Amino acid sequence: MAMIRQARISLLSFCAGSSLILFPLVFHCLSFLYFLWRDLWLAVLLIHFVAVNGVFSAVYVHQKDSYRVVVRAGNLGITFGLGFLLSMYSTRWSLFGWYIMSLTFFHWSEYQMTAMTNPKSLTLESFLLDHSREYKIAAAASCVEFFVEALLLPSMTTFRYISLLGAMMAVGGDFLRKLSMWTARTNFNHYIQHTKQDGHVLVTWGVYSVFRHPSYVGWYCWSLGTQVMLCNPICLVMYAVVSWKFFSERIFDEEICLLNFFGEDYLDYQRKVPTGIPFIYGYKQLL
Ligand SMILES: C[S@@+](CC[C@H](N)C(=O)[O-])C[C@H]1O[C@@H](n2cnc3c(N)ncnc32)[C@H](O)[C@@H]1O
Repeated sequence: MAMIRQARISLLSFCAGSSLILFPLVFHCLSFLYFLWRDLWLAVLLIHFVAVNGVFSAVYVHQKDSYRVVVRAGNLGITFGLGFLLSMYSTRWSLFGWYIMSLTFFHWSEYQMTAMTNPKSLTLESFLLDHSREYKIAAAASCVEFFVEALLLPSMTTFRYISLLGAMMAVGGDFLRKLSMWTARTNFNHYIQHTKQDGHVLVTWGVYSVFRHPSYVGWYCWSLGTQVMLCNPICLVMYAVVSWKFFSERIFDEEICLLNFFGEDYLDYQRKVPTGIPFIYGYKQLL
């Protein structure tokens, strides 16, 4: 019950934060207020930031766990909203706006989906914000490459069809990942389980009947999609190689545990269903 509450709090904070996407519309409809947006947009954004953080912090300050969720979800929402405004109002930096939206939505929805499908495993780490040092370096590298190219070779950021393809890959990949979490529910965990929990069953239906590792396929597709979207050739190659290696090792380790848990049933599943990531075959038992 408490965790369903966390799902509600996270949803509410993200929506409150991202509500700034409505500002231009509101100011446009109330045209006598339009000057506020036109001339004072930075002040309006700052007031919104202080209001969202201030109001929620005041309400939840005595509930440490909820407060921490509010701060993360609220600020991910605000950043998502800023990404949206950037994508709408700047021609030069619009792709970066798309990227910010895709990144913030990915992290917030990891928490949200965990809260909805496997609340027992929910912690602040479910936002995956403190993932790994390599993940942060990769994110920073993609920003650096984008800005260097946008400033030195601006024509590189004008391939609209390539960016659209990347956006579709990112949205599709994220959708597949969340669909996998929804399908596997309590059997899905952000960390590889080394001991079998009570009630852990082998999931072979839905997207798991198409790929053995659909959430990794989704994540891989999402991460490459963000680089295609930004028209970042160097990071695209880097992400493709490094993520492939990461998922190859992770799937190998995960399948050793799954074979221990489910034995013959997992062997049978391996025979019928591919991992989903090209040239990754998982753990093969030598008979
Ligand atoms: C981050 S989830 C990833 C699940 C899966 N590899 C995927 O890509 O959708 C990792 C956890 O899911 C569990 N898991 C993976 N495949 C599973 C399956 N087919 N049925 C049940 N649990 C599974 C593993 O035990 C592990 O603890």
